[in-house]
Amino acid sequence: MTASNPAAAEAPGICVEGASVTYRNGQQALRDASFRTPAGSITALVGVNGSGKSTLFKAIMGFVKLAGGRIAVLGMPAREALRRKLIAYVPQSEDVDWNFPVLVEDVVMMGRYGHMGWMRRPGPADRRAVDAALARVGLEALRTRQIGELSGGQQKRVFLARALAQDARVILLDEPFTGVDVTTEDAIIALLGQLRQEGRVMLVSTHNLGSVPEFCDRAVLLNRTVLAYGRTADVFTRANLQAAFGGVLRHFALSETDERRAQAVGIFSDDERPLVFYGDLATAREHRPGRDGTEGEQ
Ligand SMILES: Nc1ncnc2c1ncn2[C@@H]1O[C@H](COP(=O)(O)OP(=O)(O)OP(=O)(O)O)[C@@H](O)[C@H]1O
Repeated sequence: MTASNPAAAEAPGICVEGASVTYRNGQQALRDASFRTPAGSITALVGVNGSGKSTLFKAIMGFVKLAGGRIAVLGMPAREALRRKLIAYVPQSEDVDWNFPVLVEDVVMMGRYGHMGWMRRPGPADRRAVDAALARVGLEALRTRQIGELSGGQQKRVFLARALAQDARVILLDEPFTGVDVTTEDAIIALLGQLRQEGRVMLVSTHNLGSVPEFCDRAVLLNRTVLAYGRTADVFTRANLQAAFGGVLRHFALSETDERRAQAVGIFSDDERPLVFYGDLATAREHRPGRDGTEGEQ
């Protein structure tokens, strides 16, 4: 597979060049991984379990050291962007200790720490930023609840609010839709769309293949290295997905009486929401034939 248009003329978002990570036990989790995304974009990070998605996030966040290669963010070394609080990480639920007694508004205020002095005493600007962030994710009513008492979807939104309070320009989301109902997923997708309009850069790891063409303008296919990256329409092809997932994906060819259709329709599923192909085109939900009584876009 080859990389499609690497968006050379656009303002830089995330640029990963030949990145390799080896854990202390000798496990090489990433090998010579390269891709780039522009500012004002949402990129899906897609691959099987253990393909290195979380490791890539950790490498961007400086939690693990690169054994080789470089990572630049917004045209500067990732370390510099981290120092300037330009990058935020929305973790997987399993990575958080939900028994820790902390209020929703306190978690969101953590996003302001980098903007405060060493005493970490919040000022009016910090409180305004927290209020605005909670309003944006629709959690004002729950601000004084213990975070452990929230549902999975609400917890995800708290961490997204923390990233917004930080005013991060680059937001890394580690499986934000796991355990989240469709309404909440749609709300998160709508918010990510607004953030893209503001020129922010999102990298979203997900197993919800069916949602990717709907809200991600770019995609990176990972399996210890980058197999393909670029615009979603170019990357999300049957051949690329088959190469990235091998036998892991559930792949159904629908049998219909109409023979032309039977060959044309295929479903790839790695998780809850399947990806549907019509011909060689991976479809977004709103473009599927029949939704609006038309034949849809082919
Ligand atoms: N702290 C660690 N020490 C040693 N090996 C690790 C460590 N963390 C991850 N690995 C290994 O590195 C590889 C990549 O793991 P990683 O968690 O990045 O994958 P992933 O794509 O995020 O997986 P998933 O979809 O299951 O979340 C796996 O083989 C994993 O076992």
